[in-house]
Amino acid sequence: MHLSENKTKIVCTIGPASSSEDVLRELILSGMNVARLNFSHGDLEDQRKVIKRIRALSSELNRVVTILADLPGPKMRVGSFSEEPVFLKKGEKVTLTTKDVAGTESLIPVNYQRLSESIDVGKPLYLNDGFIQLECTDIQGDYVHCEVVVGGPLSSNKGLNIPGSALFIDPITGRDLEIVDFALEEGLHVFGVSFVESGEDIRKLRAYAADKGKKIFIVAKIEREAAVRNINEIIRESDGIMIARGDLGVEIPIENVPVVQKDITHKANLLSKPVITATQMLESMVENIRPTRAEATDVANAIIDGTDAVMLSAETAVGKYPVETVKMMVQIAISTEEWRSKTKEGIELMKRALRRMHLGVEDMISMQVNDALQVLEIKYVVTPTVSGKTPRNISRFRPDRWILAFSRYANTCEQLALQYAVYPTYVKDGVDDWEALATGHLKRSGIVGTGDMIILTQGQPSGRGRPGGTNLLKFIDIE
Ligand SMILES: Nc1ncnc2c1ncn2[C@@H]1O[C@H](COP(=O)(O)OP(=O)(O)OP(=O)(O)O)[C@@H](O)[C@H]1O
Ligand SMILES: CC(=O)C(=O)O
Ligand SMILES: [K+]
Ligand SMILES: [Mg+2]
Repeated sequence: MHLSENKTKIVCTIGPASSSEDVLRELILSGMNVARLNFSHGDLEDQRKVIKRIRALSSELNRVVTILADLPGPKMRVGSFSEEPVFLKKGEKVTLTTKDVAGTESLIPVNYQRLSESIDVGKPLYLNDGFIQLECTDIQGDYVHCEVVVGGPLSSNKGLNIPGSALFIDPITGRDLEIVDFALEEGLHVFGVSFVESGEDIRKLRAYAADKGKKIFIVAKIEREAAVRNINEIIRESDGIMIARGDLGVEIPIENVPVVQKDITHKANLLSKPVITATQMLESMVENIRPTRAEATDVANAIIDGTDAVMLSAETAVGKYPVETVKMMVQIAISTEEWRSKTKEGIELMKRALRRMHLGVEDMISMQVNDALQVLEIKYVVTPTVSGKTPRNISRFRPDRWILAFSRYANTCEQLALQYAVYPTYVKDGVDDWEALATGHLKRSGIVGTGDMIILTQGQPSGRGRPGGTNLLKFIDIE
């Protein structure tokens, strides 16, 4: 068993800077738990190779590495430039077109056919996560003329946002479904859904996979205003949440991003759904070996607010220092978690918030485990699990002890790699005595010895003959 020093999970976007076997190996050894493949970039054959490489390394290094397939969704993007980057200058004229042309600094192709209908004269448009701002001055057929309000460098395939506009596109596109087909064939089961608007989008994707006999884990990416508005329903319908601050910071006023992030994190925590905080976390490390103070603080605050995972995007996909960035993230997580362990920040808050909700037996079990961790010298919490629900429920208190989740379902193990403080172990064979299995495993791994205490959660079948959920706690003294 390899229990890292940090319990916050690390998601890395894989791209040209990180898709080689050597870099992938270093990323895994440095602490990457989840590899995000952004299907907006690279072709399927390239992605297939990366999937193979990650799988091979995961088994060679004996580490769970989950692959998150991030679907493109209806993201508007610019096309290709004949020479790049181009530089857009403040005050200059630039035209966007849906025609298939090679881009220049005055004429930029866009992949979105109904551009002219989605924009009005006088309205702002943003390029490259909002770094560049344009204002629409005139619309003529397929040509949208603009003036550059905030200039900067622009390269191929960067995003285009028109905040608040009607888009006429379903959040789950035909292209997304093709990618889902490909991913399911490759055995992937964790999906990121971009530009979600409502719970219906999640239900649709889940039904699509179910029709093919597959049960998938859906991470709803919150990156537009409608998603923030419908957040309760979206959290209920999805398995996890990503706060996709790149697009979100353009689609809603950027000054609202910090509080929206806090609110969503808390709501997802209450329902035990894992949260990934994404984009620009250590952005300056794309170019530099050290992050800014503000970035280090952003990572720490996301952890203190209750994120399960922190994500790297360009830093690992195209940055100069992918491995160093992961190591930096790990160091910030360790320091922040140590502080949390001392201050008990969050545990009381979570208990108080939960008491205001409608609670069940499994909630009470998770509270009692966390109470016991405050009082007794307990080394680990051991949770046999089918769906992952029990370890997730315990994890939401952000304990400073590992939750060792044992499951006979390999997919559950991979899905738990996103969950704070949960270490999943796949159990191949049928089990009739979880206590013997777990204690034997921990002893052989050398992580417990005589006199150590662990907690084991168990599910006793209910009296009515139905399998019960988790309804028992056992305190075990290791002999
Ligand atoms: N597989 C890849 N191949 C080439 N470039 C990539 C790849 N993955 C990511 N990138 C680059 O890294 C940058 C940051 O990655 P990120 O995944 O945040 O993409 P994005 O285009 O901003 O869109 P999204 O909103 O889908 O995240 C992108 O702008 C892109 O240039
Ligand atoms: C990750 C992502 O899609 C975003 O930040 O917009
Ligand atoms: K995407
Ligand atoms: Mg996005």
